[in-house]
Amino acid sequence: MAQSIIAIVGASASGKTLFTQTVYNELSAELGGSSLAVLEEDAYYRDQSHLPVKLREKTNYDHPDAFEHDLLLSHLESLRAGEAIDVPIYDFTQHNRSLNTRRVPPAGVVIVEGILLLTNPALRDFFDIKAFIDTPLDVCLLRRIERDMRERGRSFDSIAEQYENTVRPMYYEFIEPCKQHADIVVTGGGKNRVAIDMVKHNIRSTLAN
Ligand SMILES: Nc1ncnc2c1ncn2[C@@H]1O[C@H](COP(=O)(O)OP(=O)(O)O)[C@@H](O)[C@H]1O
Ligand SMILES: Nc1ccn([C@@H]2O[C@H](COP(=O)(O)O)[C@@H](O)[C@H]2O)c(=O)n1
Repeated sequence: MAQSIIAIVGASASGKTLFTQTVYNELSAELGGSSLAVLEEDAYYRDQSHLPVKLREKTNYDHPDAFEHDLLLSHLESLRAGEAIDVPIYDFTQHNRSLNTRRVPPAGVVIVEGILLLTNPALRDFFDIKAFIDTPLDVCLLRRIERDMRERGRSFDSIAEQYENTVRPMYYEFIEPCKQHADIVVTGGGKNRVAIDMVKHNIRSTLAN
């Protein structure tokens, strides 16, 4: 049964994944893998199988409606109740869910990371701790260009166009205002050692009780 569910939010390429994976890798080595589970909001992008790839490219992936937040909430409720879940696997190259899912067994602490988790009031209320990774947008953009060309099959031109049309405006409309809901605001992206150690300390205390 999940005793604590932690949200790590912030702009795209702000360092959410690096922060979360660092906490997960270091604590799993110490406590054993079954104590902790990680979920990505990206896995809950809506299924777009009904659309041709050319049209999927036009979806606004930085608007809350792009996500199936109800499914994420029901999965978190299951983990809270000690039940395993089957998480969709997202394929960025196809802008769609793949046919496979990933089984996540119940864990004592669950970390969820994503850009728009705190825009949904029901989800927001569900989290025990909310951390906002606060990285300047120009730094995020440089990291996103590098990562999306390397890992997500994007061209420079497509990244630039998407950034101007949706990523940047949606950040100011939806993501940045969520900072007010955060318990902790983390500077330094995914490498803030003090913040990583604070979250690890909190997780250890939760699991010890
Ligand atoms: N503090 C940091 N210093 C240098 N590179 C970083 C830092 N934080 C994150 N990165 C790098 O920036 C890129 C985007 O980070 P990532 O954690 O994937 O962002 P997000 O999950 O928020 O989209 C990755 O290549 C990651 O290794
Ligand atoms: N098909 C898609 C789906 C999402 N994106 C972008 O991903 C960003 C969120 O993921 P991070 O790991 O970067 O937080 C978001 O800004 C979307 O624009 C995409 O490009 N294509």
